[in-house]
Amino acid sequence: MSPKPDSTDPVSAADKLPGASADDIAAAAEHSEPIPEPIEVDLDDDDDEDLVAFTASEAAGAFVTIYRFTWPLMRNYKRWITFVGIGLFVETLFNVIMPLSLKYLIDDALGEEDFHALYVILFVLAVAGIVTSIVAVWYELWDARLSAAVISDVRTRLFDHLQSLPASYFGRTKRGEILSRFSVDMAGYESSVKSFANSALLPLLELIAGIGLMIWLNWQLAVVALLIFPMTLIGPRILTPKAVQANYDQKVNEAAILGVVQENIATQLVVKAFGLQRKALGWFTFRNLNARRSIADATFLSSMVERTVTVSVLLLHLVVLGIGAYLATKGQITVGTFVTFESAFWEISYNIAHLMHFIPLAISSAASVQHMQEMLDEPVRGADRPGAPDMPPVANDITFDRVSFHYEGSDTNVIEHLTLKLQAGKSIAIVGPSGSGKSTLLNLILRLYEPTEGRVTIDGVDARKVTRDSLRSHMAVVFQENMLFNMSIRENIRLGKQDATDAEVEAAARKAEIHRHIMTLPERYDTLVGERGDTLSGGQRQRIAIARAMVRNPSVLLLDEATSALDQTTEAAINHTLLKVAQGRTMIWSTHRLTSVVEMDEIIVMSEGRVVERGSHLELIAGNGLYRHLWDDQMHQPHRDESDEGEDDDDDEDDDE
Ligand SMILES: Nc1ncnc2c1ncn2[C@@H]1O[C@H](COP(=O)(O)OP(=O)(O)OP(=O)(O)O)[C@@H](O)[C@H]1O
Repeated sequence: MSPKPDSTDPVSAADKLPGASADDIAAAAEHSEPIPEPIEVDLDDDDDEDLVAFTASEAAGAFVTIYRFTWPLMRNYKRWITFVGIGLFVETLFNVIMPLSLKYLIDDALGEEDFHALYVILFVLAVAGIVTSIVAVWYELWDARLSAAVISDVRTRLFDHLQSLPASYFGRTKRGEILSRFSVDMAGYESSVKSFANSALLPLLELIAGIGLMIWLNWQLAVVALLIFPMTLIGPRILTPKAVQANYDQKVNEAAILGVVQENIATQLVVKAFGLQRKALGWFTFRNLNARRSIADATFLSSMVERTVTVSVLLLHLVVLGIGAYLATKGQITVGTFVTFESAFWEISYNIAHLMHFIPLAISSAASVQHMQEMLDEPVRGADRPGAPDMPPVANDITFDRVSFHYEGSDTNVIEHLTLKLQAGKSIAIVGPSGSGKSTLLNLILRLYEPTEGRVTIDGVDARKVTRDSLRSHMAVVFQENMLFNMSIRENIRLGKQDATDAEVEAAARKAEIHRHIMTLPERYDTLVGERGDTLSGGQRQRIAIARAMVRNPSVLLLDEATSALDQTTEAAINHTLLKVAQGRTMIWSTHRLTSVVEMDEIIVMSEGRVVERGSHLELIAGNGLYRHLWDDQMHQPHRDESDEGEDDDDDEDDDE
């Protein structure tokens, strides 16, 4: 387990950071109370263990992890890989020719005063230099394209997989955790992919070529140099685990900052209304100071990993220099060989340092890959049964046949041996105390979840035996949070039926009694609704959601607390609309608000996953049971007195219709 940031001591966090501005420290110090836990955005505890398990000697594991994840995608770009490969090969070759030319320059051209040889060598070097520079520009272009394509493919793969995950995944996974795959982890992965060719592959090729050159020049001296080279790894061996831990802490602290910002954006109205800006700045500053400390540690330790290599290489160099000079003075090697050997030795040292620098990046990137892979390993929603037929429009009843259901990770049934028939063409309300299983019932009809026991049949057919898409195509849902997308009103309505004509969109809007209001907007149906429909009132948003449901002309209309968040006047107007649009279809409406359901054909009362009463409003009131109890409770509650901006328009619309 990595040490978690101390969330109770902002002052000490600030004090330990010389140079933190007075404002920063004051803002952090203002908090004598504990800092709220930020929304969790990043890694879970498992990552911690995975990371700590990495050491320098296990860096190869990081490369394998990244390779396994990336190679299947890279296979699509074989031509580009070939281009990059050619470029790297040419550059490596040049880096061998360069030191080698020194040997001939010193031994043959200068030593023998052979000017012809001198010109040839200089000419070869000039041509090689020009060709290599051109090839380098060319392969950098393909490398940039290749890494951008791979990164974009990984993003698509993640998003595509996310679309196929079952509702249960979203039920049990924090939003921040999903988002971190697309932000923090993608950034970690991106950095290693982008620099892989230049910071890992090229140094590795040059290292191999340099070793080959040294052996070719003088194998005895090469053996001495190579035998003492492992000493350069002692520093990284000691420091890499510490650097990895510091990098992990940095990630955790940065994720905490993201969580604070995310929460702050979501709660801006509360922050403004209660004047919490300074407090929020204090929370942020505390997290930011923690991050600052961990960034400093991570940066310092990472550079120390590299620095220990360069320092030990410098010392080793003195040894090689001494032996080489001794051999040259004894005439066992030429001066040219000695100088070239020196040059190759430097080249190798430089490339080892480069690789050492890349390893922490690869380790951190491998952790990101593992985190993304976890999501990709999540099983996708169950496929339709082979040969499952499409569902015809729902003409008859929806039946729950001894259905029990519990959510993943819990043994407690939230629906308990439920046997229930919902009659086709009726308007049916599902009511009951909070947590009694109303929304779960709708989820089972939609096959967002499947019963753990028993079956849900539609027109007598087990809902699991038809294709999921065809089943849902005959249904439409309006949720409490109407989930408008940041696009035009027309496009939002058309999401209900993707091939709907403009006339169908307009007809749906008329049914939802929002057409008149839309026509008063500057861009009419092309008006953008803003993020989550923020430019519209709650009632207007809900009417657009109803239009989106209506455009697909569903046989079954499901409403999940569709009007519970609205004020009473707007709720009454929308209830009226809903009862009109429900005519000729089955409407199943889960709600707390009993005033919404008095006119419904049938009311089903649930408690703890069972049906405890059913009947019309009047029958249930007379029955003196749970419904009567809930009704009396609600009637005694003070009424909210808010007004919906769209209500006048909505009422006008009612009049029109
Ligand atoms: N995704 C989920 N994972 C685990 N448990 C869940 C999940 N969704 C709901 N539950 C649990 O199932 C039970 C029934 O929830 P459900 O949302 O169906 O009740 P409800 O009657 O619609 O409640 P409310 O009126 O408050 O919306 C509750 O105890 C709830 O905590």
